[in-house]
Amino acid sequence: MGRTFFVGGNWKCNGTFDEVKKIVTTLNEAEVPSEDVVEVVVSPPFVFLSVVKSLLRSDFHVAAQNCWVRKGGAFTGEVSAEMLVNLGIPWVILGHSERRLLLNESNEFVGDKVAYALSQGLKVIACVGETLEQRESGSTMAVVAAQTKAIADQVSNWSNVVLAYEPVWAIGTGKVATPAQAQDVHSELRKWLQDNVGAEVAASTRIIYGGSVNGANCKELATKPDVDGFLVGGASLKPEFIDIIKSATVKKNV
Ligand SMILES: O=C(CO)COP(=O)(O)O
Repeated sequence: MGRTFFVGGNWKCNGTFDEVKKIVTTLNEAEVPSEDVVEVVVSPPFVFLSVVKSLLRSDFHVAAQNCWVRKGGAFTGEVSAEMLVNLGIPWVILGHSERRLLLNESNEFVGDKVAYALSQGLKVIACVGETLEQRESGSTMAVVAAQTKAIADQVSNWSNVVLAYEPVWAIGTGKVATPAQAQDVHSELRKWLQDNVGAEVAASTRIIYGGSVNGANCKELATKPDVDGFLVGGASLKPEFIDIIKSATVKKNV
C-alpha cells in the first residue's frame, strides 16, 4: 500500500492571533501538490484551533498538540479527545519529546493516550526519539523501540497512526539528522513494526522525521526510502514551510 507523503507543522506554544491569521493566509495562497501527493496538517496551540480550522483551506487539516489520557471530567487545564472530535479536529500530536521530558510523560502514559485518542476517532501523530546522551551511548534503537512498544502494546489498528521520529538533539537546535541517520532509524523502526506488529502495518505506516527540518534540507531527506514526510517546528511558522510541503514531489520522482 502506498504511503502518502505527510507534512505536519507543529506550531508549539507560539503565535499571537494576528500572527496565526497571517500564517494561515500564507498557507491558503500557496500552490502545493494535491492531497493525493501530500497530506498537510498544521497544529496550532489549543486556543487557536477553532479559528485556524475555520480559516484554513479545505485540503489542509488541523491537529491538536495534546489531549487528555481518558474521558474528560474533573481534570483542570486538560482538553479531552471527545472535545476535539466535537469540534471536528481530526488529528492530535501525542508523545512529543517536549512533553515527555518537561512534563514527565512516560512511555506507558503516551501509549494510554494514543489508545484513548484512537478509540474516540482521532488520528494520531505519535512521537518517539532519543536524547543526545542516549544516542552517544548507543541506545537509540532501544529507546525508540521501547517508546514504540508502549504504543503498539495498546494499539491494534494502526491505520490512523503516523509515527514521528524526532531525535531530541535535533529539535530546535539547527542540528538536523543527516539523511543517512534518519534513514537508519526509520528503516529500523519499520523493521521493528514488521517483527512485532506485522508486515502490512510496517509497509503502510508513515514514519516521518522531525528535528530542524527546513526549506534547504528537506529535499535530500525526502529522497530516503523510509522517510515518509516531516514534522516541522520552527520552519512551520515561516513561508519556507511551503517548500517543505513541496518536497513531496521529490519523493514522487525517486
Ligand atoms: O519538535 C519538532 C516538531 O514537532 C521539531 O522542531 P524544529 O523543527 O523546530 O526543530
